[in-house]
Amino acid sequence: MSYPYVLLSAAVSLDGYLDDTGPERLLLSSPADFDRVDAVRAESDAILVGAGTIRADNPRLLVNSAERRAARVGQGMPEYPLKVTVTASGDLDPAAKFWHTGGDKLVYTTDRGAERAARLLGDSADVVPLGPALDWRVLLEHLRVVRGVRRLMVEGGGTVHTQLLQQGLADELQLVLAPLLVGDTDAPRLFGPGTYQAGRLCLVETRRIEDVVLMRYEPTAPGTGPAPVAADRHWLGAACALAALCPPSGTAFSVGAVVVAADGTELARGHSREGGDPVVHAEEAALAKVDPADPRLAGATVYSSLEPCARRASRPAPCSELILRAGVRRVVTAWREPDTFVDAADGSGVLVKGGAEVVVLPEYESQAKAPNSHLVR
Ligand SMILES: NC(=O)C1=CN([C@@H]2O[C@H](COP(=O)(O)OP(=O)(O)OC[C@H]3O[C@@H](n4cnc5c(N)ncnc54)[C@H](OP(=O)(O)O)[C@@H]3O)[C@@H](O)[C@H]2O)C=CC1
Ligand SMILES: Nc1c(N[C@@H]2O[C@H](COP(=O)(O)O)[C@@H](O)[C@H]2O)[nH]c(=O)[nH]c1=O
Repeated sequence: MSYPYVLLSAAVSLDGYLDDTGPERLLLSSPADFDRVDAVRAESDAILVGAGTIRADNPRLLVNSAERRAARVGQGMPEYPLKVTVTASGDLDPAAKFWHTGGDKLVYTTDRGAERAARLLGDSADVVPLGPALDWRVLLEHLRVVRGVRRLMVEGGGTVHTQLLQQGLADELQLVLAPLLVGDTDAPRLFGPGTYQAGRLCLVETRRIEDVVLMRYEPTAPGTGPAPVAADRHWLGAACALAALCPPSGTAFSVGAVVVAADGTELARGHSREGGDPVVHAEEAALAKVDPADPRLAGATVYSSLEPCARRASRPAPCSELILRAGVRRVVTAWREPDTFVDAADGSGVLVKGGAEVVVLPEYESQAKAPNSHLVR
């Protein structure tokens, strides 16, 4: 499964609304913040809004700066990002500015919605039906694989933002808090009711921009099954970065590991040969820092740049066993162990036999291999 990096972008009032109920779009961003949004658009391969936002705002969703457009072209990108919308009804106004400005247009819809959308839009857009219902994972994979979108900016509205965050598909949230109050319960909110990650998101930046504040967050809670969520990629990336910190060795792999509780709290991290121990493994080093009685271990995920080992000579128990003994039942890894040191090592098999879920994210394999390039092809 390969998805674009998904960035949710929105501005809200102090009382948490995306808009008021008046006919005009409520400007929550300040002029400098709209320019920042323009820069984020310019860095994106595609911009997505829900059909509700097209109906309510009649947006153009352009890169307004000529310099930024020229820079895109200079980098071999189209002048404007691809514009994408989603609809179940297919009820799209062919006169909306969305269709008549900027770059290519793409509509994801259901089998039923496709007929209406195609009839209304004619040649203005590519209409892609995704079956009886729209599955966001299928949509994201289509965008990445068929349309080559690596970076997707989602500009709302609340219905779309809510689904992407609840389904663990948002890599980042860029939220602007504007110093005004809407005070009307009929106005649209950014996030609706439903189930979100249990714990706190990770605040990665705050920035004052004139009278608004930009907050950038990353979701942190691991997935709960075989389907990876954006936070799984975030933590596996952290494990791969740790692998690069290992003291070099010609006789052992360099591996990084992070143990993360179900609510997204980092419990521990470690890397190979940490603390001067020439044989300690990353998962072993990380788990040694967690109290074995910590009840959060049962719901935790271990992220390891390399599949946990199945057998070892230098210690009585391999890491796959240590993970099972710790009570952890989910492991996310980038790279299955090659035969370099141990023939047919199958740590994943040990884990699965012990009742754990193993998720492999091959898109991180090259990053996990990089500090081991002298050991493997
Ligand atoms: N302040 C800000 O930063 C922003 C504010 N806004 C505001 O948000 C409001 C619009 O938000 P909202 O009404 O939530 O609209 P959305 O833009 O989220 O669009 C919702 C529509 O998208 C389609 N859709 C969403 N999910 C699916 C799905 N899973 N399958 C198929 N179709 C889907 C449906 O279209 P259909 O009905 O055609 O089936 C649905 O009605 C406006 O007032 C706008 O001004 C919007 C963006 C940013
Ligand atoms: N109101 C609001 C936003 N609204 C978003 O901007 C879109 C319109 O952009 P454009 O076509 O360039 O006019 C609109 O449809 C919605 O997605 N965004 C923000 O960053 N801040 C704001 O205050």
